[in-house]
Amino acid sequence: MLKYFTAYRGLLALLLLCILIEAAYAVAAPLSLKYLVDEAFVPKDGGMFALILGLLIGVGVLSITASLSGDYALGKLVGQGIAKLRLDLFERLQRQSISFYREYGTGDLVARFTTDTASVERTVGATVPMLFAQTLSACLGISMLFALDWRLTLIMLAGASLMIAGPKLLQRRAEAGQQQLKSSQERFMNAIDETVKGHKTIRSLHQQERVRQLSARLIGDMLKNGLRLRLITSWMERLPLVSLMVLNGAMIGFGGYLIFRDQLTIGGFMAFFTLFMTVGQSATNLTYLIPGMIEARVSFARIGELMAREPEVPEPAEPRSPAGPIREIAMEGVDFGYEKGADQLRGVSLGIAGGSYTAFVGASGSGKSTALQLLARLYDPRKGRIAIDGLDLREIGERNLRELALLVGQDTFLFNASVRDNLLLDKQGLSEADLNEAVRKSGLQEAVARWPNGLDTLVRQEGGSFSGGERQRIALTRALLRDPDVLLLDEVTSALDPGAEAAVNELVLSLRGRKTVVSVTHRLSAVVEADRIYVFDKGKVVESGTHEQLLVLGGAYARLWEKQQGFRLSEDGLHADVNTDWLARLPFLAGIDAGLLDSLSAAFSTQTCREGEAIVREGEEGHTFYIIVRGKFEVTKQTEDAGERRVATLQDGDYFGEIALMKEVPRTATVRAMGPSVLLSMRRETFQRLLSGSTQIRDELSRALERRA
Ligand SMILES: Nc1ncnc2c1ncn2[C@@H]1O[C@H](COP(=O)(O)OP(=O)(O)OP(=O)(O)O)[C@@H](O)[C@H]1O
Repeated sequence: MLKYFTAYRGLLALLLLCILIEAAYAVAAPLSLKYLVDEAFVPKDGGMFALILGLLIGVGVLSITASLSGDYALGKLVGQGIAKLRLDLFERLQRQSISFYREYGTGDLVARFTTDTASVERTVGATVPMLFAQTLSACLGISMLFALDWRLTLIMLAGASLMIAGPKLLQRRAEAGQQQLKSSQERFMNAIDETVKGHKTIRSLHQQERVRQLSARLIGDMLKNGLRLRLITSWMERLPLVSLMVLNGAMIGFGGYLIFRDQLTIGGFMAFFTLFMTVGQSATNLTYLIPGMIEARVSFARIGELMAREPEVPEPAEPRSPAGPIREIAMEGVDFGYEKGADQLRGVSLGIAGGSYTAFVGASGSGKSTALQLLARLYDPRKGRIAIDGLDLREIGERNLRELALLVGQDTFLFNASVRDNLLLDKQGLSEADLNEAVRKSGLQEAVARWPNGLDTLVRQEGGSFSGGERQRIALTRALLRDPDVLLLDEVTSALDPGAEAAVNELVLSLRGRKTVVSVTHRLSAVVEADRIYVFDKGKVVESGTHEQLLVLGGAYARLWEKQQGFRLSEDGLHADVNTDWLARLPFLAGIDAGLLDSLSAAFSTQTCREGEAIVREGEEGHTFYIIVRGKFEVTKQTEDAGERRVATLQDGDYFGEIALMKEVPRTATVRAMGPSVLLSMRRETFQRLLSGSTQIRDELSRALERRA
């Protein structure tokens, strides 16, 4: 990393020269005492006095000039070096793959950019030059001391070794202490970052106390680690001072002895003593620099670690690009895992015809989104390859690939700028009409009309001030404006109401022929007209074909389709119902007569919920049964070691809480909406009132439900 500073050779040479002049002056000034006392004062020689004084003033002016020039050279050298280091670090960060951002938290990265680069700046801008200057003046001083009196110098050097040995012994502990303090600071920064980003979830789940306790613990850690480090460094700083005091005493004693025996002149002793103090001061200054050097060493290592990190999805050495319109995108025998040993995709082979509308469907966690992200080359396969018209994605340059294929993911990040800037980003040459057209197509125009400043409305909190549906539409508009050949859509309608969803589905269909669209969805009604559907299960493609072909096949797709059929939902998404055929397929209602099923069907209430809302909470008494009409839910459980852990995901056509229909038992997990959702719910009292006339059915139900429990 020092190369950032040694690259400016001219400035470096000027700096070294200036330091040399200053050090020479620092040694020459005390030495002049010997000549002042022995050659001018004692013999009262005015001419010699004037000469020495003149020389001292001349060298003093030279030293001040050198000091000012040195400061200028150092400021420029460090300023330019650190600016280049920051920029390189930033660029390296931008080249990193997604897994890198999973590994490093925001607080950690921010700390490396702020405290660590500041520490490097301090070290190179102050500590290292001081280290060099002090070492130089100490070495010059020691050679002068030898010239003045070698016996006194030897005694001094023996004592000085104590000054170095003491701090050295503590250095390792200080380094470990510094590392611990930095880690605790990082953990605290990460906690602050999480609190700011997750403030809505924290509030809505009333987790303030838990977060406060966590922060208090982290602050406590910082305090403890800071105190421990302070203690070690204060010992390291005091040890040399103590040694210096002992040395002082020894030198005065032995010096006096030599003067009394006429083996040393008074001027010689005074010069020796003053020079010794200067050398001692330099040595003490050096030991003061040690804690800073240790901190810097840790910071250098932390920055070096980021600089050395190679992106997992590297840019090809000689980027190529597919020629002409896309004919086929192929995944060939692709294996992939997010972590070592994990297999999220296994032997996936599929073909996507250019200009077609292709859908990836399957249960939650089956690998659909992963496959889509590989198509966008956010990750590279562990085995196999992905190719566009035979050209491996790894051979296509990133810029080219992003222009060719664009992923609209589940999370939309918005910059703190106007909506217009968020839509256009670096896209130039688009007219207002182009912008309005894209806004209209993605269904964003209603929201734009509602916002006080239309497209110039400012996005706040990275888009947190907008609804999930608005964010999704902004992401879609962004994609339409960039007009790529391939659109990779990941659940782009999950936060939209049924009316808006139908409009987006129509838009997607209208692109067929002109664009290649690959859409991941768990809602099968959206893929009925797809040219080809790939059904994923546990990381493999288990079926493929058109909707009709897959229904005839009667496999996983057909079962998923059946599960999702039987609901009606109003356009605004506020009223839903379920038909009796669907209810009759529930294992615990099997065999119930049609009349009773009719009554049950009519007794369900529609319930809508927001993203992050917990419908049932682990440990609470349950009294309601739920069917998911639309939406996605995560099921979490508290674990002793890892806190809350996701154990399953539920989606359209899934149901939960059926035990609560028969008896009051604590919920075994928490179920939380992952986006705006619609449920049908039925309370136990309603269910039991409807079944009151059929004791036999109730008993059978009880037994069936107990078996499920
Ligand atoms: N970034 C990640 N790191 C580690 N594991 C992940 C990551 N993203 C997804 N997974 C895991 O990979 C598996 C496949 O996830 P993926 O998102 O591809 O499934 P999916 O079929 O799209 O499901 P969903 O509809 O719930 O998004 C799941 O077990 C998931 O937990």
